[in-house]
Amino acid sequence: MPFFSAEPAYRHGTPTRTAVLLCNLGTPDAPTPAALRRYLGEFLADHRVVEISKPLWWLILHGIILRTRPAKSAAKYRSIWTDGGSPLAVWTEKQAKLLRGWLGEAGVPVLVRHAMRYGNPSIASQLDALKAEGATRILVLPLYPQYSATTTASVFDAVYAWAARTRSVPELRFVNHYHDHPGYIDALAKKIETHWREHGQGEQLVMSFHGVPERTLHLGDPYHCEARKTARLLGERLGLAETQLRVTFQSRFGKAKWLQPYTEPTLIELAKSGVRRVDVVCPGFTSDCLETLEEINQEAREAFLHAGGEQFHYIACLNDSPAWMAALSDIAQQHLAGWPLQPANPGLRDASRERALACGARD
Ligand SMILES: C=CC1=C(C)c2cc3[nH]c(cc4nc(cc5[nH]c(cc1n2)c(C)c5CCC(=O)O)C(CCC(=O)O)=C4C)c(C)c3C=C
Ligand SMILES: [Fe+2]
Ligand SMILES: [Fe+2]
Repeated sequence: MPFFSAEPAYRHGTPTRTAVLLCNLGTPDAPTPAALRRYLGEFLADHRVVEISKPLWWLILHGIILRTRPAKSAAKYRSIWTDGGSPLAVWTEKQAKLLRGWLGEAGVPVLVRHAMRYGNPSIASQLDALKAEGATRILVLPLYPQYSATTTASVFDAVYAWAARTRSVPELRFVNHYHDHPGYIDALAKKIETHWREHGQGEQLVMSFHGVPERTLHLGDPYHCEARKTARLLGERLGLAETQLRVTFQSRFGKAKWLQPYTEPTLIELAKSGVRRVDVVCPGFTSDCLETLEEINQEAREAFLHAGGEQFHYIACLNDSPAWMAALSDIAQQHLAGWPLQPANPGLRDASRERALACGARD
């Protein structure tokens, strides 16, 4: 066995290609306890996600969490599952397909694939597929606008791990974040304005971001600041006064302190203080998923109404919105700048090229 991957020898005349790999978190293959156990087992074993002593965490994960959580989570996934599968998978695949079209229209002929950090299709399998298609330059573009070590850096880890066992490593570039990209902010604003045009405007706009342990902020993770900046820019773009919006953090996991204020307690407090209608948007999620469709649009809605609120308006994620696809295409193009996009001398078949190929020269 070779230490590094055995790869087909370079095929003479194969054009070299540039590629974009869109990466998202991942989702279970089915809304069943068995599929959830596999997915959560991979996800929660990632030291980037749960940063506590590995032996202790292994005992908690295998002794408690993977025995109880899969069945509970599977029931939640069943409530949002679609004919096409998990919403996160459906939207991510569609975004890759649309991005291919947008970049093609912009005259940027690149390969585009999508991959999941946990579950399928894995980052390694999609990098292998891109290499097999001739990709020699790959831009890794996570679908997380705000950088966090728990998400973005973990995607990068998976790419490095693949590269570490690969013989002929492509040129790689990584997008860290785009929390303040004007196209991203504008796409969010358009989504909200469209909702307001159709349904009127609520008394409060709640911007709910996925949380992370508060400790990570003190250890230097920029996620909190980037989320706050996204919220500030979005509020300014919408012309909202500070009193008209709240920035909150959802999806707390475990007993430690996470970023605050928490989403659900804030909604309950708003209802109790007499706010009758809230509009809730989740700017950190580029596509709808369990955390938005179940946790926000079902659980948080229920909590707000139960506490005396009258109207709860959930504003869907960016998903396949044209403004978002335009922004994503722009973000990709900015990071592709300077890379040759076309194969050098495509189709050239002259004598000097034949001589060069004969002695093993590449395109
Ligand atoms: C255990 C700690 C977790 C951290 C830290 C965390 C950070 C984090 N997550 C997202 C985006 C998503 N998370 C999703 C689901 C999800 N997240 C955790 C835990 C942590 N996330 C769990 C255990 C789960 C699975 C569901 C469950 O059992 O509760 C999802 C949705 C996936 C889907 O299939 O729909 C997304 C998206 C971000 C952006 C983030 C840090 C910034
Ligand atoms: Fe999460
Ligand atoms: Fe901050």
